[in-house]
Amino acid sequence: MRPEILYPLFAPLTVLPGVGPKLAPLVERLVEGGHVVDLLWHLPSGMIDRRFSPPLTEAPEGRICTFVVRVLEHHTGFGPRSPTRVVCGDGSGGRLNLVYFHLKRGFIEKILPIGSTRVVSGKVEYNYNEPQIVHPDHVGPPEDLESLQRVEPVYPMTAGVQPRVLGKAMLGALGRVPVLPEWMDAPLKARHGWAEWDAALRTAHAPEDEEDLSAMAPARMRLAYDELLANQLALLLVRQSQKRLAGRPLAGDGRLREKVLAALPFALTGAQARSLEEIYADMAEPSRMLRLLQGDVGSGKTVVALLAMLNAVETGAQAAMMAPTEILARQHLATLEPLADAAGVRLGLLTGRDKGKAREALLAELAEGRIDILVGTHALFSEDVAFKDLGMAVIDEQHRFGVHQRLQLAAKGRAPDVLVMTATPIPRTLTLTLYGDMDVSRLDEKPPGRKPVQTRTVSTNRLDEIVGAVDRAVQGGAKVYWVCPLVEESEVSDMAAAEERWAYLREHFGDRVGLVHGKMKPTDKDRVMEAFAGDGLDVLVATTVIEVGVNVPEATVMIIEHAERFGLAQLHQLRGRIGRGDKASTCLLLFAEPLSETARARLTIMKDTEDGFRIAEEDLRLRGGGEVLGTRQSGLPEFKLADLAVHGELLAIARDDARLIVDRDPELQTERGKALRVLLYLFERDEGVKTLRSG
Ligand SMILES: Nc1ncnc2c1ncn2[C@@H]1O[C@H](COP(=O)(O)OP(=O)(O)OP(=O)(O)O)[C@@H](O)[C@H]1O
Repeated sequence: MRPEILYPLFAPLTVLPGVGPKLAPLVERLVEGGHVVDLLWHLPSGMIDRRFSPPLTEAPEGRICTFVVRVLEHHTGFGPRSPTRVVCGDGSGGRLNLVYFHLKRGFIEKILPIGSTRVVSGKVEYNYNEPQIVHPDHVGPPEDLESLQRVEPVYPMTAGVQPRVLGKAMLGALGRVPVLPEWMDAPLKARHGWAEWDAALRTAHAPEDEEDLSAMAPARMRLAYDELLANQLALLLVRQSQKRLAGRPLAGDGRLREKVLAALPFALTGAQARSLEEIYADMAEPSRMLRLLQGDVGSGKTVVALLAMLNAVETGAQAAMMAPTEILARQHLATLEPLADAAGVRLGLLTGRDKGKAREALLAELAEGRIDILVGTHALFSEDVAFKDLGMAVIDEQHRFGVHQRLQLAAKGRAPDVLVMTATPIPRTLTLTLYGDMDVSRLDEKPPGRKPVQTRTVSTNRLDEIVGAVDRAVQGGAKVYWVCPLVEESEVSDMAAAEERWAYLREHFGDRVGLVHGKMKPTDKDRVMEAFAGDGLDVLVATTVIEVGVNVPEATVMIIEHAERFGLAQLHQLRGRIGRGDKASTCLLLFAEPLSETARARLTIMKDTEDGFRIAEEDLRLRGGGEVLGTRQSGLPEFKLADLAVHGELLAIARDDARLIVDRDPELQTERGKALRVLLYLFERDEGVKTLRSG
């Protein structure tokens, strides 16, 4: 249970001044969470500094300044559209024009009477060599000077929320910040000169100069460290609890594997063979396997997973394979079926769609041990799914599942061995944040005979030419993916864009073009995917639902619209859908003009390399951790405070720190241990606490 001391932070946003039931959902969207604490994690991205008060003769262009001036003249415009100009002066002999559009009659006379002294503040511009401020942010009596000369934090905003309202709510939230017990290692804190958590949070919300806004500012570093420590500690605690569940040695006699190897139309690559050795050795150990199989797109993870599962099946145990989407679960099943047939292994499929009698029958077979390998989606986690003897589980792209599910899974068998497959090219630092201390096998070699994908960037303005080129490719027998732009924060508009493009392409390709998007019924999706994999379709218009794992080796052309809007990791995943056979493939990255420098640099990386790890590292360098993780769709955890592009070193320290903690105080019983429990709850890593005996 969440400690009482945190209650004020986990109250709903509506407890804050000015946040009513109407505004709350908007703020919730902005800060990605509905609790006071989520608002507190929303740190300023800028500041307004009104402390600068130069003489008018030295007012710099483009800077916010505050002046004390005397009002000299009013010039009312003639037409309804011409501005009103108020001329002011100060002791330096300089002049300043205050410019207003669309004023109500009498307004100027009221707030800026001629002869009065006024404090004005706003951004200085120059017009005909004279400084001016258009619609000053502030005009008031000289007494205002003192209160004005503070620095105001500026927060990233969203439509519908006024900065002033957010500022007030933030003050309310800061007023609720409790003093928490210190969880940080004292020497570390001293070494960096970090403040207490609450003081750091306050400082982070009250920048005094630009440096305070940097991710390297001490207050922000401390907060980032706290977040990373919570992440690392939770992962280690989960691992500890999983390792505690005694595993069992699984070592098959190889009879099924031999049959499958004989049925494969290819020989294993060196990397596949090596990874399998590692996996078999790990499974043979009495402790549980918790291993990550990391392999770039198209590196052949599926076969490795199958052979690993067969190792368990040979001992009489069952295996499960979990995919993040239904499309993928079905595809895995289709891939495994002929091979399983060759070995006489019985497969089953369970997705959310299976209901009623058929589902009951399947579950009965599973419980009786008449299914050797169950493939499915997260439906496999349902409570009523019981295996006779689950020995091994493969989780494909498990970051789409949470750590919670890993725990649930452990409850399903006698502590089954776990192999997590991921194609996401995650740099080492990120692997740590996702998987903590898992053992890793890497498929760092692609199957032979693959031709590099030719990648080109083309302006969207040349759509007609592109359609022409696609037409020629289709005439030549190619299959084409046409990926539609990602529209921020809205699956509905993704869909609209895809539907529009589909309608457009139908004019050229008739019913040889299909459409697949996330909002379609699973059965319809399957139908379209099958048609594309078979003979039914030449062109497949798709949203990013095809991003992960889809395997149609005959597809050799991919068009990606608005490529500049995608994360590089995501582009890499998408492009990984082609170049999977022995034919040459082409990828066209369409971009809308004008293209920013960074966007151009990013697309250039895509042209230059197909190495997922290099792409990820470059992306991290160019854009920061959040971007490598891609958009929200990627499902990877995004840190609220830590930015891995700059806090990578902190992550390593946090990992070591977490290790020491778990070694010395595995149940978090000491004073510091208790404080660390609070930390875990603060960052909602409750799963870490739940693994403790007194959690
Ligand atoms: N050793 C090999 N030699 C030749 N082809 C192989 C080999 N291993 C796998 N393949 C083929 O390569 C293709 C990609 O394999 P697979 O679908 O397992 O990739 P993956 O690693 O899961 O990639 P992704 O993450 O992109 O889905 C498949 O068509 C598979 O049959």
